[in-house]
Amino acid sequence: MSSSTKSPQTSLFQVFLRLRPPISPQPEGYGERYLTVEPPEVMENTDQDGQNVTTLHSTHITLQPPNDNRKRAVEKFAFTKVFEESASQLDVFEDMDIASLVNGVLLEKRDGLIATLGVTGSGKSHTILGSKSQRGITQMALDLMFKSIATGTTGSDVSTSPLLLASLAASDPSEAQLFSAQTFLEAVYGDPNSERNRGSRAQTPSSRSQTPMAVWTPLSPNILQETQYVCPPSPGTQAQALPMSPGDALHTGKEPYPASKDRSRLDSKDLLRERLGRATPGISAPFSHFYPSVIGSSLAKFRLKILKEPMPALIFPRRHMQKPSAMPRSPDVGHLAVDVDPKSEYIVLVSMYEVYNDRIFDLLSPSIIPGQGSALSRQGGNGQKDRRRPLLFKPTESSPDRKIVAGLRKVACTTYEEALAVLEVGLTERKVTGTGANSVSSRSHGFFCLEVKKKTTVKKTGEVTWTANTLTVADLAGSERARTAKTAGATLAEAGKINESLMYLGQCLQMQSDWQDGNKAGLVPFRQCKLTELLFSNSFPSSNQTSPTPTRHPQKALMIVTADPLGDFNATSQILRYSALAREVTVPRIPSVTESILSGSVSSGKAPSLSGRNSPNGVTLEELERATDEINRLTLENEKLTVKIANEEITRSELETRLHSMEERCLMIEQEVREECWAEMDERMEEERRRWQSAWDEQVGRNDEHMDKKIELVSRGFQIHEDPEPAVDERVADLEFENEQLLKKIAALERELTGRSPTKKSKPRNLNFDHDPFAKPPAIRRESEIENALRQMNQLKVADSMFSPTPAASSPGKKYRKMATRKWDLGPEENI
Ligand SMILES: Nc1ncnc2c1ncn2[C@@H]1O[C@H](COP(=O)(O)OP(=O)(O)OP(=O)(O)O)[C@@H](O)[C@H]1O
Repeated sequence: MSSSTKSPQTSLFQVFLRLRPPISPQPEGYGERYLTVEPPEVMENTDQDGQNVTTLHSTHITLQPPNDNRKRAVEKFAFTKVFEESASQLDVFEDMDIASLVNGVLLEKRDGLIATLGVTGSGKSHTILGSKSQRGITQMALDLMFKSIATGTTGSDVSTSPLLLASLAASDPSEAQLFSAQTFLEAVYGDPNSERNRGSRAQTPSSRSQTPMAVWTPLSPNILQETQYVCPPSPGTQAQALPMSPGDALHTGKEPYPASKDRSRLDSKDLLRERLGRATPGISAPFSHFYPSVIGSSLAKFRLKILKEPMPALIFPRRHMQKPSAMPRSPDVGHLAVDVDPKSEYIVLVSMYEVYNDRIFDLLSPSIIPGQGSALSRQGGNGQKDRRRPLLFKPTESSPDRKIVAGLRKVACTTYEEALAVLEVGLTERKVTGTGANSVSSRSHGFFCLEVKKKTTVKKTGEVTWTANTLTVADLAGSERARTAKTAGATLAEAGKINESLMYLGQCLQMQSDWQDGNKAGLVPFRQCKLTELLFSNSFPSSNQTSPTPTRHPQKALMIVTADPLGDFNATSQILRYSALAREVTVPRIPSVTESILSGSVSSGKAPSLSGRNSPNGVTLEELERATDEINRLTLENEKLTVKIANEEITRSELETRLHSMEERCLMIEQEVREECWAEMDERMEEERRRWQSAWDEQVGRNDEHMDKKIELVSRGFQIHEDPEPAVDERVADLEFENEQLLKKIAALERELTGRSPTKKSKPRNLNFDHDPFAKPPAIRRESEIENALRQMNQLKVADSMFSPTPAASSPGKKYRKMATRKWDLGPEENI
């Protein structure tokens, strides 16, 4: 098996294994110990001064499968170092050489990454965040960082004045929102009398992440959000909101209050006056001395603008402060120190985020806004909707060669206590829940970023530059089996996402393990999920780097694999398989038949006679030797096949796990697709409904309009138009014309009458009435004939309207009365 002491340059992660001591009460599934630590090996290393150092460390473990019916092989794994159950938090911190990571961040322009990996409940959070009585790696690294900065630098104390924040914001490539720790913490803990925030991980008695709290003077919450400085964007940066706290005045160099005045006794009006006083055009006055010396000429272009509106960005559910005595101070790292650049000034920015369901959320932004629900409902992912917006992990304009989480909140801390308090705020926002395997189980991968900004000033020009390097500590959620963890619903879905991301992480680590085995280097498939992207993206030299001397080194990364030697064998062996730097499979040697025979003969003192040609059973010695050789060959072959079967068995179980997680993924995708389809269908239905509604409304409107028009037309038709009285001549001409027509019709009627009575042939009558159109015809003799004629004429009166000349036929411009026939009807009969 290849050694685990491969140089860090060729491996993405140095991998350490930490074994968890048994805890009581023991969860279900506990059995016999299956993990053995191999005796320590002598390791040759070089220390910081280049001297060869020999250390004695365990690096290998053996996994003995439990005695069940499945014949599984014994596996041996190699790690950079193995920490046994007795290892303390300080042992882990020192032996992992976290100090060198801190040194890289402070001095070497190298990012550091510490991540944990393990089955749920195996001690990841305990190692990273500590417990009520013990500090974790994060707190110890922070302590070491602040102590080294404080003792290693001779420059003046860097404090978080608004202008300093403006300067930091201008140089920050991550589109972050910057706050001073004072402002941020006052917004969170400002009201000490508020109701205790229950349900948070850090404050529940069962919490293992009870990080210590800082002490500061509480202020009225109202005053906290009154003032905000806006720094206009410089090319490549975004506008930054720079809140300023009352405490900022303490750091400006010019104390606006008498030194004797106790700030804790200032009332809110004093503080408001202080801020508003600085908000006036004379604002630059107290800070003017900063421009040449501290901030530099490049900052002069920033105009500070006061917004008197309340600042919505810092609305937080109020938290209760813990007593200073609750802070664990051990283990102490005072004996450790790392080098810093004595001429530079440093400031630490703390930011935190979690990867939940493959999305990145800021932990320093509250997921629940006060008055909109309790923090309790966030736990377990069920209940109230998370109001935070997912963030992007991307290269930015000012950082094209390196991916960063954009838009995070970053809190500038000047003391260790401030940083711890900020850490505590983020931990209360992190998603945790109780499962069958762990009472406080992380449901997300937590990332805690300690970004060290180093300021260097060019003496001649006074120009200020900030460089930044980050130590990221990642507390990953543990892999879990639904049966053991007894999860269901949303918690099961979370577990599916966790297992899926860990599977991808496993694939990436497997690639590293293959490199260690000398296999051809393949590409690390780290773009498959957010977790692996975050962990591996900055592990490689940047391909964008145009300069021949790269300014940024690839990150140095350490992985702590935690394991419970008495816990779930299958889950643990799987994690060890893909995280170990090397692996060897052995099959326990079963004594062969020959060996048994021979050993049996030897023990019974009946060894075959070497001198004689025949054995006691009558078999010749040659035959026996040939049989022995054959048996040995077959035994060897058998052993090879057993190893092969064992390997196949491992592959099968891996594939089974992968299949299981794929099935879970399919289910989740199906669920998502179903939800999307429903949402889309709802949307379409709504759209269709709106379309129909608007078409209907339009139709109704059109109908109304049409009806209105009709009514108008009808009402217009009923209007009685009084035609102007025609002139007498015109009237006479009309009447003559009508008379003529009538005479023609009478003649026609008479002809018809005569035609109807073939026996009576009437004589042609004299129809010459020209001289008197109204005179009675003399030819009519009989009464009945006259009556008939009159009746016919009456009929003709009605038909007359049909023959009345059209306006076109008559003189143009002449108007006719619409109801003219009536007039005729009503006329006296003699006029006809
Ligand atoms: N080295 C240790 N010494 C003492 N107690 C430990 C140790 N490691 C873990 N524990 C305890 O075991 C319990 C589970 O540990 P922890 O919560 O750290 O597990 P985890 O791996 O983070 O689980 P999850 O993935 O579900 O969050 C805690 O009560 C913790 O205090």
